[in-house]
Amino acid sequence: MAPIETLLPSGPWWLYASLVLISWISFTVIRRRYFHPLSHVPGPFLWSISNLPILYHNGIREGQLMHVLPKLHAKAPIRAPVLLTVKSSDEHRVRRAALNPFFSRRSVLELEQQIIKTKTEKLCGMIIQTCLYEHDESPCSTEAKGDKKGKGGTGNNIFDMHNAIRAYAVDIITEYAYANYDASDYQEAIRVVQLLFPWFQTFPVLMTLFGWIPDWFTITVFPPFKKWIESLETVRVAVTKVRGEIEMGIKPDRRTIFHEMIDPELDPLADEDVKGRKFRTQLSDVIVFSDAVNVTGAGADTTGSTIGRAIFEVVNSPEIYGKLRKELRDAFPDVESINLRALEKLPYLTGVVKEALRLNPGLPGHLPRLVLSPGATFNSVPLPPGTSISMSAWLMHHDPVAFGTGQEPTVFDPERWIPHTREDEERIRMQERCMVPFGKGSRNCLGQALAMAELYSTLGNIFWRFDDLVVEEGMTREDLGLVELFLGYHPRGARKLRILTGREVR
Ligand code: HEM
Repeated sequence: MAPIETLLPSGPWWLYASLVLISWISFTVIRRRYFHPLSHVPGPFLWSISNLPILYHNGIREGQLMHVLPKLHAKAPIRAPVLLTVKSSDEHRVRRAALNPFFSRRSVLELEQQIIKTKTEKLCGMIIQTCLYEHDESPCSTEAKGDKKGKGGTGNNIFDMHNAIRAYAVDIITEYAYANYDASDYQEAIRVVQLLFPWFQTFPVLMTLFGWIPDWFTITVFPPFKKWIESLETVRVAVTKVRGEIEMGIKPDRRTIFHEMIDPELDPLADEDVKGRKFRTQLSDVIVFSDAVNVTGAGADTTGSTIGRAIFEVVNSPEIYGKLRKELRDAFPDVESINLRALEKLPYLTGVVKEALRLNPGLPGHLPRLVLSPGATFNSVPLPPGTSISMSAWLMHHDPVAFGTGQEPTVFDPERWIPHTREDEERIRMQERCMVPFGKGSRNCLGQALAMAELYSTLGNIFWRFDDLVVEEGMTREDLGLVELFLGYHPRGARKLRILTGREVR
């Protein structure tokens, strides 16, 4: 038999390697450009052959894709975002079924007093304690004595609203979901992980490789990961503990998401067994662990940044501030009477909440979906079944057709949700159809009811109590702009929302 070397072509190895690489790239470019099922969709050449522009705008320029897309959409027939939902995979259905009841509106309302109200009180208490300048009637006047400053001053008592509302959201989700958990470092840990998202999206193999790196190595090379890894360990311990307790028949004081996912209770969506009983499919520890981590990650910065935007806009507009306070003061004689059901009925507060969600949706980036059989047509462009498309809530919420009547779509205007005439009612119906901060369909936001409760509770309580909050000088709306790192973050280097407060009016 001839030796193997004689079968290989002669010449330097790199020449052949380069030829193979060039052929592979050419083949991929031609296939993607001319033979891909979506090759007929107009768009720039580079974007049609590779994910690199997405990686460039989101990975290297840190989440700028959502600001580039409107320009591209303006040139191509597909200029508005597409919304299609994907049929749930069986696994998603089972996993979602385990959590759905836990995050239902009923469950959230049941824990209103115990968790949401308590945490909102704590947040307001922190604002009071940190208030900057003294008013005689202010509860913080003893601390502030001798430190009298005017509005817009920059003393030591500026309240760090940015971090406080995120800590508030993490506190609620962890207490709600885990019953007991130290959330102090969680949000910093999550932000670090978010930076990796665009890279994982473009090169999924990196995610697998990342999983193989030992924790000690990751922490040594990049210390900020320490907090993230520690937080994962806490969840891992909780899963093992709850599984052990369930096996021993120990009843918890309050059920957590771990109990919901691990305890094989009856599930109306599950398949029947031979005796006609419907038992939930057992979820593995890995699944329980990753869902618990996801829930916490999904519920922190999303709600935090939306609340932040609302506070900024209200405080910066005397008109909005005045109308909101009047509505709240007319509705509730004292702070104890403030409750979620009544807050949700207030039209002006509802306008504020909707505008915050519209201009600051927690997930502003493009969310991928699979086109279902038999396919779809969008703006006369056919989309074959099985192809992947995406939409961005942020883009949709800035659509001038849906949100351009009266005020510009970029303007925070609670009035656009309040009907005065029949035409207003029509317009608001169209706006509602285009509002997708929580997504739509079977994969929409699991925590919608909790997020809404947090929004109403914080804004209702803060603006009922404080009549002269002021944003720290120098902070602008641009600082609250969004970048797309899967979750919506503010740009690197942006000023954080810090508040100066005077007095609490009881
Ligand atoms: C203002 C606050 C929030 C916004 C704007 C928001 C938005 C979203 C969006 C757009 C999705 C994706 C839906 C889709 O793909 O169509 C999502 C998914 C999800 N959200 Fe939220 N969210 C918020 C708060 C929360 C909170 C407080 C939780 C806590 C439980 C949470 C948990 C989740 C989970 C677990 C998913 C994945 C659902 C699934 O795949 O079945 N979110 N959220």
